[in-house]
Amino acid sequence: MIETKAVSKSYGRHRAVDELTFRVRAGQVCALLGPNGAGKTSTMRMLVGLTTPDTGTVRIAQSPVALGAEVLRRVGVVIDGPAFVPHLSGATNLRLLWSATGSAWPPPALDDALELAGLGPMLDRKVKAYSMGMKQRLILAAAVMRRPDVLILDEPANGLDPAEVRALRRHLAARAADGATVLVSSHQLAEVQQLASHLVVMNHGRLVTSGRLDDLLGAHESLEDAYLAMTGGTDDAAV
Ligand SMILES: Nc1ncnc2c1ncn2[C@@H]1O[C@H](COP(=O)(O)OP(=O)(O)OP(=O)(O)O)[C@@H](O)[C@H]1O
Repeated sequence: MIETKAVSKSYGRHRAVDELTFRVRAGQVCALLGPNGAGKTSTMRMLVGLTTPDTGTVRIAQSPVALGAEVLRRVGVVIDGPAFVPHLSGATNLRLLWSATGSAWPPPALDDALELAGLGPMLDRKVKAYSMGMKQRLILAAAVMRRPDVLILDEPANGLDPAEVRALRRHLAARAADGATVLVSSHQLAEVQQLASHLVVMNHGRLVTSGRLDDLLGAHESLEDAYLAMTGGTDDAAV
């Protein structure tokens, strides 16, 4: 389970996250939605210990989160993506990242991760030869190869082609069905509508609403309609 309680974070005088409280339970795929600058990435960075909240608490599986916390070994993260070494192959980069865990190669879910990435022979090519989508596939492989039971993914479908978006959706649905807790930020609302069981919607750092996707859709035909109604119809947080 992922849990924030009254979490706030300011950068200078700007309050990026403001008294945010929400929960994602095991078995849920929860989409974190909000306009540009709403505070989604800031929230996710606090969830994985990359940023310390000014006030409030962040817990994963009941354990407080801080950089290096034991509980983070159970978490697969996509935020900004790991810094790959460009002149090494994708496969060698995965080995390097895994070596930082101190565990023996191979990681427990390497086969699943490579299947999800679908890089085939490109895995043995240098990362500097990768397209943006290929790098994103490698980022996903790195996040899931440890078979995490919590996944925190900031815009994981960025740059992916439709086949890979579908593969990612199926992967996340299967992991949630196995009891994983999944939190995904995205602006691709048609995709979110197919992917998510639950939503957390923020704007100006604050919680707008949270709950089951079906309940929040209400009478709206699409998540896009529901979302624009919830957030005031304009993506105005950044202006
Ligand atoms: N390191 C930082 N220093 C100063 N301001 C920051 C920093 N990180 C984020 N902010 C500000 O905090 C606010 C929230 O940013 P954040 O990246 O969390 O939004 P977001 O919802 O992820 O946006 P997007 O959808 O554009 O990715 C923005 O106003 C942003 O400019």
